[in-house]
Amino acid sequence: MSLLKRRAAYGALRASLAEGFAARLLGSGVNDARAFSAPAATYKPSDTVDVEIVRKKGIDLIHDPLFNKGTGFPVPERERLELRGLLPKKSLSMQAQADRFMEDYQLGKTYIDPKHVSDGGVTPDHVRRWKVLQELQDRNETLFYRLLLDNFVDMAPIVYTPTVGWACLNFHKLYRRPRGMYFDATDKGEMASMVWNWPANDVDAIVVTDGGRILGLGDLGLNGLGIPIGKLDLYVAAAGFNPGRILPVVLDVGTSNRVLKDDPLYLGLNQDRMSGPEYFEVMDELVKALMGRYPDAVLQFEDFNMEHATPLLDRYRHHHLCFNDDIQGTAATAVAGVYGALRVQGKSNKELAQQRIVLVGAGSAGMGVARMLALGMVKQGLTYEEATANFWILDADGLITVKREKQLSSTVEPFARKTQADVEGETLAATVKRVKPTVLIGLAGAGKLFTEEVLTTMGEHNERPIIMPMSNPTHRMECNAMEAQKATGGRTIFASGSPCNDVEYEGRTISSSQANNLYIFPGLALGAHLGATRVITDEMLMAAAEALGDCIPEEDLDKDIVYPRLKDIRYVSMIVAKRVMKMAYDMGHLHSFAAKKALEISDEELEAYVQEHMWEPVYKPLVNLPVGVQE
Ligand SMILES: NC(=O)C1=CN([C@@H]2O[C@H](COP(=O)(O)OP(=O)(O)OC[C@H]3O[C@@H](n4cnc5c(N)ncnc54)[C@H](O)[C@@H]3O)[C@@H](O)[C@H]2O)C=CC1
Ligand SMILES: CC(=O)C(=O)O
Ligand SMILES: [Mg+2]
Repeated sequence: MSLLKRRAAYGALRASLAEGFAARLLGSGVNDARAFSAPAATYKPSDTVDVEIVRKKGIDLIHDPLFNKGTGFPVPERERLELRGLLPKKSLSMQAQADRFMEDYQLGKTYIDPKHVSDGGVTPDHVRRWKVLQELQDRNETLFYRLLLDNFVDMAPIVYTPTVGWACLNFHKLYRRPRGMYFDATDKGEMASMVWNWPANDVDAIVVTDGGRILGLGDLGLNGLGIPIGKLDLYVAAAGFNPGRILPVVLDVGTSNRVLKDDPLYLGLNQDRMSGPEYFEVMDELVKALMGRYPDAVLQFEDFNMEHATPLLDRYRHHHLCFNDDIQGTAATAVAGVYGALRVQGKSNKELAQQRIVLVGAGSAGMGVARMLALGMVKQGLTYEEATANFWILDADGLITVKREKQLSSTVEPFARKTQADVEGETLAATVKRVKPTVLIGLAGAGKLFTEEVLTTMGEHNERPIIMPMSNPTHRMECNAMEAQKATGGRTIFASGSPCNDVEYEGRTISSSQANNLYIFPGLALGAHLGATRVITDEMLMAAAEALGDCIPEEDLDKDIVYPRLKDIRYVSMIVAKRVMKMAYDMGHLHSFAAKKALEISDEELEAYVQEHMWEPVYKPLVNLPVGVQE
């Protein structure tokens, strides 16, 4: 094929991908018609493409999953990159490779013994799919992300919750190849040099955990690295971060998990989890090392335990481009979901101020959600004190009141109940009976706390109860969709942390939504990165929440769906990123000259700017011939 023909064909390939993208969005019939038709109007696929710089050749190239195309290397690359004889001669198109993979993925040829899937609420088939996908990611990331993006609804529960929970529990047994960076407390004094061992000179996003509280599975120590890996998979698929410019990190500070410590295969430090000033010193050193080498990267803190999550956020958020996903991403997600549920009830955002909210789980996620919902109420006209009076928060010791003997943390304290009627330590069932909440949220990670009694009471006092069991993974959720619908006669507006199927109830199909921070963190990070915002403020988070709420199509609200469809996740991330940048601009935090310029031209220009910066999972030419398609 001639060079010109190749250029045209590559342009056509990109255009058809863009068309597919736009068609999917248009097909979603979102209420904001202008926003949703924008990609078709503004997407400008170029008819040439930059050659990707790759220094490897031959077998080293085949073994590099970032550049490997497997049987997809076209002839000129095989010739110029010393690949001849190392691969079967026939070149397959990416589509043919994808079809072949999907056969394996769907047919299930790999047998998984059910007794190896004993925890985490996942099935043997989830695990099989996880293994097949993992193997693909280890050999060909472009194809992996193409498939993840094109099959997001099916594959997100595999690379993310619930299956990622199982992968973390078993991380030490599954470990085959390194992914991400491993630091531990004994590396003190060395971290700034260690970080230079990472091969990429540019990193746009880092997700770090210390494994302290992995989903609702507790302290998993080094095994927690599975979560930053899963989150960053979504950064790429959902928001178009470049997979060569992301970095998952674990800081191993020991673990309180005896089962892991006693397991000879466990790969982490065999010591108790650190705490106190020593802990913060190690963490400071890691953050300094990471930010020292990658000062422009967005740093996401993930799955820290209650003792450290908020103090770490408070320590860095004013000086670094960082956020805590469990506190802030979850909060923005919950606000969007409640706004969505109000719209399902035919109400406006203003009615947020009238809600009575019972929230179980006074940890990082729960208190982040409570605070942001309260800030939402302030936006609707209440004082912060009036807003906090609309909440009843429970933890493992029951309802939290000012009479609590244990000292309350600064995040919980404003929400402690003050009135005579509120009994310290009251049970959830009793609180729900007495308070008659309109919204019930679960973020305790303790399993079935929304009992039949609790759910039935919600149904008795509300025409359309809003019930959000947001804990993860599946078996740690406070209830499932069927339980909620059965107990309330199919009237619940339902959203859960891990995915739940729609419910068939008395001849009707009742929708279930997923209330998970995956709707926020990719777009939030993308907006912060592209806008070079240097910090992430409450206002930017609120803008993200409102953007997410605005992405729900009217026709989906009619079906009780309170979050956008996951198949539209790239579009949702683009809108969230745009709104985050606009808020950053208003507040003087938008430091990218190019983003500012686009924003000042028009909304459409800003959308196009975001979209053009999203990495696409297509094979880029590796030699100086545009070869996006096969001969
Ligand atoms: N859907 C989503 O997007 C997100 C969900 N989560 C989930 O939220 C859960 C909690 O996460 P964090 O707040 O970070 O944990 P955390 O450890 O900081 O807080 C847990 C809270 O739950 C309370 N709790 C524990 N057992 C309880 C019981 N039996 N009854 C009442 N309260 C109880 C604890 O006292 C504590 O206040 C986890 O399952 C996590 O997977 C977290 C972030 C995002
Ligand atoms: C979703 C999430 O971040 C969590 O469950 O911790
Ligand atoms: Mg988390």
